[in-house]
Amino acid sequence: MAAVHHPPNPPVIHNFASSDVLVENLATFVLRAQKDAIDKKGRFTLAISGGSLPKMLRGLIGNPASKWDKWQVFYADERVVPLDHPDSNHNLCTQELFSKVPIPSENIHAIDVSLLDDLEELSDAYEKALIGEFAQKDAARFPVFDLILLGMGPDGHTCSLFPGHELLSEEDRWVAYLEDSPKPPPKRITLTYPVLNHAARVVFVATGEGKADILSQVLDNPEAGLPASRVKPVYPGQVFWFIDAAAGAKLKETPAQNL
Ligand SMILES: O=C1O[C@H](COP(=O)(O)O)[C@@H](O)[C@H](O)[C@H]1O
Repeated sequence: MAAVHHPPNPPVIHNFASSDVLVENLATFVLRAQKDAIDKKGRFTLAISGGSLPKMLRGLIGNPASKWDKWQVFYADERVVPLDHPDSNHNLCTQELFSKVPIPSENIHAIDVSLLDDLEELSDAYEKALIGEFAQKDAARFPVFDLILLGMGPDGHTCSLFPGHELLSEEDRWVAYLEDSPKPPPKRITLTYPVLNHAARVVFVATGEGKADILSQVLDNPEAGLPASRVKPVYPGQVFWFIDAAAGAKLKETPAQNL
């Protein structure tokens, strides 16, 4: 019998009155995903971004429902700078979240640029770390993250996947590198679309009026193919947008959908 191809689910948009309300609801959402994953498999696999996102996870700090020892955290992208550099996504996530919660350090899979100079070797090494977590345990062609947390830049980029870049058409590799990021720093490592689009859940977080124009382009005109619009996990995977009123101000429809 021929396989039935189900089209990707349309994005679910949660539009909150303020970023503080968003923070609270995002923590609830992450903890529900955590429970679901741990109940099913005993672990919670997560990929996390830098930029404005880590601060939005502050609702998890001090939350007794977080089972930190069950988290396996990877980076959705990383800038090729030392891990203690102000531009490092790992450094930012550590400052905003990981230094404030009891997560075992071995559960955080940093991309340590001090170990390898060559970017191809560095991305290969990260892909191997992912294979160690996913392919050996789940026998998967592509990893199925329980949750991927993404931001979106004012040009519509997400991870280190930028408009018009050749990496937008990567179909095979799990991890890729670039040396020509239009946003500094130029050298970066990023998860690819095959990984984003096999996740169980992908959450974009966009807040503030600075994101209003690009959010309306990404959500109201997905055919334009901006990087964030291309995140469409295969069924039954689901994309969620967590936005505040300021970011959602230019959307054609602004659903006030709470959790
Ligand atoms: O360079 C990056 O930018 C994006 C978006 O950042 P934001 O500050 O506009 O939220 C971020 O998601 C990514 O991890 C980072 O490397």
